[in-house]
Amino acid sequence: MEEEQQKAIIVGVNLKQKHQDDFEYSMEELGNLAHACHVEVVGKMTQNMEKVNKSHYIGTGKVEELAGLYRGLEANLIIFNDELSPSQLRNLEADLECKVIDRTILILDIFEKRAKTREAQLQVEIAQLQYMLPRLSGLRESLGRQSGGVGTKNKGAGETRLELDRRRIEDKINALHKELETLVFQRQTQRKQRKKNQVPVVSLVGYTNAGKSTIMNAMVELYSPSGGTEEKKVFEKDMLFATLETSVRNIHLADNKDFLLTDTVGFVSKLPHHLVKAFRSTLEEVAEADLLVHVIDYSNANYEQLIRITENTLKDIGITDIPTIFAYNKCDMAGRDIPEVEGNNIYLAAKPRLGITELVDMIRGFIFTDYVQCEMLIPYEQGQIVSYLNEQANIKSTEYENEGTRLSLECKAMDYEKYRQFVIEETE
Ligand SMILES: Nc1nc2c(ncn2[C@@H]2O[C@H](COP(=O)(O)OP(=O)(O)OP(=O)(O)O)[C@@H](O)[C@H]2O)c(=O)[nH]1
Repeated sequence: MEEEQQKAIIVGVNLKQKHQDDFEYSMEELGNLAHACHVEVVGKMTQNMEKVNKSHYIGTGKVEELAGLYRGLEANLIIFNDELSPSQLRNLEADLECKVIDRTILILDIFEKRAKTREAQLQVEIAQLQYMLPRLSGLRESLGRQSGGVGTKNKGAGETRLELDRRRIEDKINALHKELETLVFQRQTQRKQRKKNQVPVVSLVGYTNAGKSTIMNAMVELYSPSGGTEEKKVFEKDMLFATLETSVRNIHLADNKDFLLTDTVGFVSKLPHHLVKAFRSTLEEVAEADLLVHVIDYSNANYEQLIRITENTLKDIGITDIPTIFAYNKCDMAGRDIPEVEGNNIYLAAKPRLGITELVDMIRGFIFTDYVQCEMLIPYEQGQIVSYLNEQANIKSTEYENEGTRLSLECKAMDYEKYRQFVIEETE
């Protein structure tokens, strides 16, 4: 059966806030989110208010106006820019006699479509069920209309989910949580191992579609031991939330310095609370990073808002004190000289690979601070230490003397302590 084209009116309440542009942008963003769900936006309605209306989110007079607009534009869907309470949703659907959804459901739908790994799928399903739970009783009478968002694929799933009683949904959430915990545990173990090995972790963060995956692929190509074979590449695509999972890659520099680069879910304003909670384990990767590279789409006219959205999201998930490099990407489309470095900011273009080595040099300056330059004299019978240092340290010269191998090198402070007995001179 051919699906009817969804035509939506988007509705937002502009509360007095510090940055007025943020409201306008959040409406534009809502339109983009709808577009990502193949919904055509045919109209928009906004209202300035001190605080939202408890029963209908917008004022009751506006509800009538909206009903007229909806009929006039022949829309079949109304999307609200915030998460609606169960009663607001119920009242609006009853008064407007049409399908009403909110921003949260829209984002959950996109996440559901994009989730590829079991972990991401579990996280999205938990968030969806938690969103449904308090809305269950009220939604019973409007099940046909609600049907779990705008997605066509998950319609059945939405309906059957809603038919389940509260108890069964809670049981399901618990079962999903259990399964997720095992996966999270595996990841935590890997993270602990990395910590033990003292390999620094650099996390790419930023608004969705900023170019994080492209930067990761460019670095892997240039600096990965395998040279960026296809299987090492992460998914880069011009769409919202192309990446929902965390990928980790090893970046190996010529002087035997290594770091781990992680790419994770992109941000958008007003990320649903349940989703943030469900994705906590994914976001933990970011929380434990030694350095963040905040990637910004500099070709987007609203890039300043996008920076704020990412910063607010980081704050919401409790990340406030990790050193950060600001990588202004897509400069090839913004007519700016590249690459250029100004303090903690770099202007680059990852797609045509302009500025990647400069970015890596900046990263270097932040994370490889715990290094020592020295000379070591290692007896010939301890040849395995020389091999180890050849792999792990930056060897500047090697000489063979009567007493053993003399290395002039730069090594991790940890290795310096370990082999202190062989140090004959600290050069810096
Ligand atoms: N012109 C231009 N396009 C770029 C550049 N960097 C990335 N892109 C394009 O921007 C789009 C998004 O890039 P991704 O790397 O997938 O973005 P992301 O930040 O990982 O996106 P999410 O997974 O949604 O968080 C892709 O179509 C890229 O080819 C750039 O420097 N210049």
